[in-house]
Amino acid sequence: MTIHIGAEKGEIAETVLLPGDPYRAKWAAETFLTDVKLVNQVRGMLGFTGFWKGNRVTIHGSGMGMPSLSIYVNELIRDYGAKTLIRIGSCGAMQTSVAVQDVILAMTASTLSTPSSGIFRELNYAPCADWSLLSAAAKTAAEKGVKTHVGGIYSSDVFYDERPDLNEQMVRHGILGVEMEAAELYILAARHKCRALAVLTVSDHLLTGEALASADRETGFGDMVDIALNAAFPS
Ligand SMILES: O=P(O)(O)O[C@H]1O[C@H](CO)[C@@H](O)[C@H]1O
Ligand SMILES: O=c1cc[nH]c(=O)[nH]1
Repeated sequence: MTIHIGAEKGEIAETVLLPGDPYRAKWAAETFLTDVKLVNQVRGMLGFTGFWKGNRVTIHGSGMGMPSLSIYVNELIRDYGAKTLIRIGSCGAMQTSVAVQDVILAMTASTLSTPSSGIFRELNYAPCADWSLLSAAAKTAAEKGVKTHVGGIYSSDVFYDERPDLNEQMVRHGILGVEMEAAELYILAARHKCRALAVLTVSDHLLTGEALASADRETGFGDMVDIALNAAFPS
């Protein structure tokens, strides 16, 4: 057990899928895994361990924002030995070529800052995805016929943004979408020699104001989970 995770040693798999929302962790575990066991519920942050096609997987909420994700990912890696960490999140689209319900594979994650910014001091470190996971996810998405974009995203510290000028520059420079966790996940994975990827479903569009209807969310999020599992365990 750690301060924030109630699982016993050995109850967390080496491969962990990380949705921001603990209830998405519950839904994904119940939908995709067999022999599912609830392994954490400290502070209501749900974690489940089960099997996908014979492979042991944990699906654990990260909470919203990089400080929250940092707590869980530090403990998952340092105390439980997690090696492959894949965020399965929602995001807002920032390009007209990206539509609601499309999937984004985050090759890089730009930020203003992360919980790790202090250690980098003047260095603008470029957080990036693990190539083996990214290429396997792109292959699976293509095979499934899911409309998928691979490129840079923005990991923001705020959901209610007050910097339209910054958004304008990101749109201009091809940033595909915005979410709130991937950059710190990539940095922690790099620091601890783990593999990480963020697979994101577009839930809303910053340029058009369009948003995913709740009835459409389950299947859209299902594609994302399937892509993440296939990337972790390519056949
Ligand atoms: O749907 P999740 O995975 O929580 O991701 C996105 O949704 C939350 C904001 O509503 C932030 O955590 C953001 O990154
Ligand atoms: O962080 C997020 C997630 C979804 N949509 C947004 O606009 N921002």
